[in-house]
Amino acid sequence: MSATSKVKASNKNERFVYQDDELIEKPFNWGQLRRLAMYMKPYTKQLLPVVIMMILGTLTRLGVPALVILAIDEAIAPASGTTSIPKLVIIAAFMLFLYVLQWASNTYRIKYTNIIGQKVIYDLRNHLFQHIQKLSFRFYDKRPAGSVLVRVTNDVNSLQDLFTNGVVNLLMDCVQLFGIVIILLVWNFKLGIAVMITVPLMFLVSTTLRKRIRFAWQDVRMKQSRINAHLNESIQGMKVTQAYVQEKDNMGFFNQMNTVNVNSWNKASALNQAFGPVIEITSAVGTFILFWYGAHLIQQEAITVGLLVGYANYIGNFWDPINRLGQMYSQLLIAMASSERIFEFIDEEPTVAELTAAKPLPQIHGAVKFDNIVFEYEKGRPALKGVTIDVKAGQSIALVGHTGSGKSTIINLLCRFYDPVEGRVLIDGIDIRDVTIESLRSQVGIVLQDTFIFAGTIRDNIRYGRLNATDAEVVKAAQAVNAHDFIMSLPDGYDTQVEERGNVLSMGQRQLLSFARALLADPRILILDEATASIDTETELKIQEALKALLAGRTSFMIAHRLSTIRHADEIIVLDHGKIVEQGNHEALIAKRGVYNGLIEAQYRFL
Ligand SMILES: Nc1ncnc2c1ncn2[C@@H]1O[C@H](COP(=O)(O)OP(=O)(O)OP(=O)(O)O)[C@@H](O)[C@H]1O
Repeated sequence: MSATSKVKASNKNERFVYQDDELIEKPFNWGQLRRLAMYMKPYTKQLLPVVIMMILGTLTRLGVPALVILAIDEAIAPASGTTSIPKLVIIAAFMLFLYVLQWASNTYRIKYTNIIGQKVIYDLRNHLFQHIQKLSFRFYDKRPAGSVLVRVTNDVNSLQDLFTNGVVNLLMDCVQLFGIVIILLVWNFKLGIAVMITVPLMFLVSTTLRKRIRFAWQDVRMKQSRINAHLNESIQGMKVTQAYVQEKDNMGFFNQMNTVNVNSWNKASALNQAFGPVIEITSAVGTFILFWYGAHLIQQEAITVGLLVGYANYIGNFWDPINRLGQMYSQLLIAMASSERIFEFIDEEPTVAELTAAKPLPQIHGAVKFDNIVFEYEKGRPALKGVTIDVKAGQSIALVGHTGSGKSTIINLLCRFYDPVEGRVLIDGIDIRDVTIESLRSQVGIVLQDTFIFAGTIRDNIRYGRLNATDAEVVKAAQAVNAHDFIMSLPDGYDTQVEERGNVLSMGQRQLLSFARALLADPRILILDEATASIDTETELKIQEALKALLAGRTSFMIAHRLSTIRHADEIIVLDHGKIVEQGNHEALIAKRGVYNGLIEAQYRFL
C-alpha cells in the first residue's frame, strides 16, 4: 500500500487525496553532476584560492599530531632521558603557529565558499526562472502552480548545501583521509594496518544505518509536504470551508496528518540518535587495538611512546571525515533528485516557439483574420472546429456563447499562447507565427476577467502596462477610465498599497484599474474578458464610459456577458461547441430569433 493510500484510507470520509511526492532521492549520476558543475565554471578563478586554503588547512591539521610526537620523543621523554624545556617551548610555539594558520585558512575558506555557493545558487535560480517565464501555456496546463513553485524554491535550496559547503568539504575530507592513511602506513606499516582494521566494519555499519536514517527522513519530508499541500488548499479554500461549516471535519483530517507526521519524525529521530553511539563504539574498538598492539610494539622497541600518542591523535581525526563523507553521500543523492527535477524544467522547450527567421511585427493598424482555425488542447478533443473571422481595423467584436464554446480559446490563439493545429491567425495580413512573440504581444493588450493586482502601490499596478510611463501619464490614464476619483478617495491616493490579488479593492475598482493599465499600454488590438459578477448600476455606467474611452480607435475582442457591452459591438460572433453559429450586429441577430436571441432572452429571465 502506498504512503498516499494509507493517508487516504485512514480518513473516514476520504475527502482529500494528495498525490505521492516526487522521489526525494535519485541514484548517483555523473552526467548530472557535471551539468551542475558547469554552474561553478564562471567562478573557477575565485575557487582557486579557496582550494589552496583548503589544502593549507588540511596540512596544518595533519601537522599537529606530528608535533605532538616530536614534543614527547624529543623534549618530554627523549631517549637521552633529560627533558628539554627550550625544545618543548619551540615545538609548542610552532604548534600555536599551525593553529593560527589553520584558523586563518578555515575562516577564508568558509567565507568564500559561502559567497561562491550563494552566487551559483543565484545564477541557477535566475536561469530557472528566466526559462519558466518562456514556457508556453501548455506547460502550465499540465502542472499545478505548487509543483512549479517547489522547484524554484525547495529544489534549488536543497542544492544550496552542496554548493556552499558540500563540494569543498568533500574535497577536504578526501585529502585529510588520504593524508592520514599515508602517514599511518609510512610511519609504521603494521600498526597502521592494525588501527585501520575496523574501517571496513565502520563503513558497513555507517552505510547501513545511514540508509535507514535517510529513508526515515525521506518519509518525514513526504508527510510534511502532504501537510503543506493540505494547508495550502485549506487556506485558499478557507472562505468555502467556513461558509459550509466544515472546520471541525477539516480539523479532524489535519489532526490525523499531523499525528502521522509526528510519529514518523519520532522514528527518524530515534534512528538518528542511535548513529552516534554506534560510531563511537566502533572507533573505541579501533582505539583499543591501537593501545593494545601499540604497547606491544613499544615493548619490542619497534615504536616510541610519542608515535603511539601521535597515532591516537590521527585516529581521532580519522573518523570525522569518514562520518562526514557518509553524510555527504546522502546529501548528494538528495541533490541528484532535486537537480533532475530542475533540469527537467530547464530542458522543457516552449511549445510556442519563435522561428529563427522571426521578424518584429511592424506597427500595426489592427486588421485581424482567423483563417479556418482548428485547435485542440488535448488530442482528439477539438475546442475550435474551422473558425473564420475577418475583422477590420478599429472594429469591436463581441464573442458570446455557452460556457466551453471556445471564446477564450480564440483569444488565446490571437495572443499566441497556443498555436492552431490548422489554419492561420493574421494581423494586417501577416501570419503571427512569422513574427517575434514580444513584438506581437506588446501590440495586443489584454484585460482579464480576474484582474491580477500585484502587491505594491496603485500607481505601480497601473504602470505595469508601460513601465516607462510618467506619473502624469498614469494619472491621465486613470482619469480617462473614471478610476481617478476612487483612487483619490483611498487613504494614500495613488501611493496606496494594495495586497497581492487586490483584496482591498472591489471587483469594479479592480476592473477600472486594469482598464487604466491597458490604456497606458496603448495597444492597437485590445482583448477584454469581461467580468461576469454583477455590479451596481452606477459602477456599470462608469465601466461603460471607461470602455468607450478605452476602445476608441482600437480593434477589440470582448468576451462579453453584459448586454450593454454586447449591444454596442460592431459585430457579434456566436459560438457553439467550437463553431461559429451566428454572426452580425445586435439588431440583426435579434431579428433572426436564433441562438443569440435565446441567450439574450435567458439573460432577461434571470433579471
Ligand atoms: N487548458 C485547457 N486544457 C484542456 N482543455 C481546455 C483547456 N482550456 C479549455 N479547454 C476546453 O476547451 C473548450 C473551450 O474552452 P474555452 O475556455 O475556450 O471556452 P469559453 O467559451 O471561453 O468558456 P467560458 O465562458 O466558461 O470561459 C472547453 O471544452 C474546455 O473544456
